[in-house]
Amino acid sequence: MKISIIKIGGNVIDFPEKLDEFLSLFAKFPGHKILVHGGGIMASRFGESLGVMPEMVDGRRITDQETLDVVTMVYAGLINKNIVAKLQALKVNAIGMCGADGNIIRSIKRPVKGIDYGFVGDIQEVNTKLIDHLLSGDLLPVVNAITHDAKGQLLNTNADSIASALATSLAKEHQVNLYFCFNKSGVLIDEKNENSIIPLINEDIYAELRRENVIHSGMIPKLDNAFEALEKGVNHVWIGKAENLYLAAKGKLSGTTIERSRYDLY
Ligand SMILES: Nc1ncnc2c1ncn2[C@@H]1O[C@H](COP(=O)(O)OP(=O)(O)O)[C@@H](O)[C@H]1O
Ligand SMILES: CC(=O)N[C@@H](CCC(=O)OP(=O)(O)O)C(=O)O
Repeated sequence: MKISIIKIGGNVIDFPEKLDEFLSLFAKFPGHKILVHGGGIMASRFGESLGVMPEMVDGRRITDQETLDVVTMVYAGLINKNIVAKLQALKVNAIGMCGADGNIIRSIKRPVKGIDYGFVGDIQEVNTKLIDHLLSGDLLPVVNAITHDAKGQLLNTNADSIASALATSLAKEHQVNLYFCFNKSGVLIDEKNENSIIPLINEDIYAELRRENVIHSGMIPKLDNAFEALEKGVNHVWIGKAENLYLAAKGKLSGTTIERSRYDLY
């Protein structure tokens, strides 16, 4: 099968018109597909309103018990169910899932190495059999950032990591493309200049741009996950603006394409 994994960022989800525009594009996107979402901005806002202050380290959330409750309600509840309802209205038979549903993503609580991230899960296993089954039955999984450890504990996992893990697991048997859609035109040299897109990025360029702090915060997990996906057999990885998803799918120039480092070619 040819499968597209499409991840939508919190900055798009947070604006109802932008989300609607994206979902109508997504609904028309050809072939088998999976939608992955987080909603970090909304979780921070809801948390703050409840007195649970957000704390991020390199784009990843420190997740204590109260934070876990908030992110579960926001990602696996509010956002996931709204997206599913909107897709149903577009005649797409979407099914909302967190990692515990159908044991689709099992993770393990991140061990403390310098930083204690709390209830953050590192992905261990993806139930590709169930995903194959759903896709073959024309169901469209909408997967959020909550995973589980199969011992009853929910865990918070970066949504970019979810997208990458789904892509790499499915790439063992299928041809998989991975699209990270967010609110900027791609990886930018100057974050404030939408025209400063870096069209192609490899690990050498990435290392240099991180040293210079051109790439920081949420872009770090996105790129770490993008390189990992390519290394593990994903066909094509793209980062760009949600409304340019179609251009990317048609191979037209837009956004940033992630390239395997030259050493991998030999
Ligand atoms: N070089 C860069 N180009 C574009 N965005 C960058 C760059 N470095 C850091 N960022 C930040 O990364 C953010 C995207 O990460 P994140 O907020 O996790 O994305 P998402 O919208 O997918 O949730 C951007 O909004 C931007 O603030
Ligand atoms: C562990 C961790 O960082 N989890 C993320 C999950 C949500 C997410 O990734 O949302 P975006 O895609 O909107 O950034 C978080 O709670 O922010």
